[in-house]
Amino acid sequence: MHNYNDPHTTSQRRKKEVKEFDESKMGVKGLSDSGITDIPKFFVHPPETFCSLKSSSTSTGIPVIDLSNVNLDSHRTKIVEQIREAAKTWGFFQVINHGVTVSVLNETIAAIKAFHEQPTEEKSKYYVREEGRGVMYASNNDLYRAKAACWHDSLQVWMSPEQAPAEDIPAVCRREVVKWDLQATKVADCVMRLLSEGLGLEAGKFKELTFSDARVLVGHCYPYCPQPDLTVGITSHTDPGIVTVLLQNQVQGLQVKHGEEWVDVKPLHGGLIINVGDFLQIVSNGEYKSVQHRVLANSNREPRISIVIFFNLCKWKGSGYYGPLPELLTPEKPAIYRDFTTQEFCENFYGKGLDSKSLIDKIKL
Ligand SMILES: O=C(O)CCC(=O)C(=O)O
Ligand SMILES: [Fe+2]
Repeated sequence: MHNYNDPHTTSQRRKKEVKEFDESKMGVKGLSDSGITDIPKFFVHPPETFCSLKSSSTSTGIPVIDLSNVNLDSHRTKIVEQIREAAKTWGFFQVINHGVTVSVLNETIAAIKAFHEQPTEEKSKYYVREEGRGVMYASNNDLYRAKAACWHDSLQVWMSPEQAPAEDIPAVCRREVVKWDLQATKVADCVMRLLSEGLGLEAGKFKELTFSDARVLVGHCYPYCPQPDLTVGITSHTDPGIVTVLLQNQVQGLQVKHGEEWVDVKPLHGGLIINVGDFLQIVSNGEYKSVQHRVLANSNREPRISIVIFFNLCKWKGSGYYGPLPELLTPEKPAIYRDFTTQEFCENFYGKGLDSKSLIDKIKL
């Protein structure tokens, strides 16, 4: 007789189920396509996750910032102020008129969707768990570290400092991934200049600090979930790096924590979402905020697709310590974080699940 309440047996069984799912390489897209009506137990999140699942009733979303004529002095001052305010109070904003055509945005989304919609036999060639470089397709990057799994699969491609070899990038999205990285990096560089100016620093300061030199692109797929009230698309977390550029299709699901509320980030045609990461919160000495965000499990038949590029500090180039920029410190505004090493930053990120504490909490003075 099995004792199903024995915690040892339960955890053994969970481990086995997680491993079987991982080894099947089918991802949640495969589970969803198989027509299951009950999700496997290891996807079920504890009740705490859901006590706050109601979203805000307020109609204001994250700020939308128009980048038209950003290089004209008459516009720039206002845009810098809007970006500074958004990064300070929301940590999230959308940019429009950023210079990337809607057809490029659509092509990128279509290519990532096409990758995820391939049969398991095709996708499984790319299914690996090797973080930190190259190409990795897997379901839940933190599958073995997180307390509960989430309803998404991801294709991750390192773009810089060493770009994954072109032949390792799946052919269905190779051209689009490389093109999107170029376009999104241009937008990120423009936004980083504005963010830098918003702190009273020279526009080129972030570039000089190699803030866009380590980049990883992740193409997420959130397929239809038959029990969207029992799991989430991605668990609440903050992004570790400098900034993230996020492109989403028209299927809603992303939510941002604003005060005590969860605010929906409604798909905005042609818009690109930018958010502040932990590292930028630290170097800005808390001026810019890295805020919690999550994605609800998708209850629509249409998969939700998002493509994020994380702009990170370059661990290969950085040698010394990082911390609040000395230029920003005054007797009235002393450092609120201690310095840390790149190694500490990376260990903290790769050693945990998304649901664990961020580096920020550890280095707070
Ligand atoms: O899919 C999304 O909209 C958000 C993804 C995300 O937050 C992440 O990959 O860090
Ligand atoms: Fe994120």
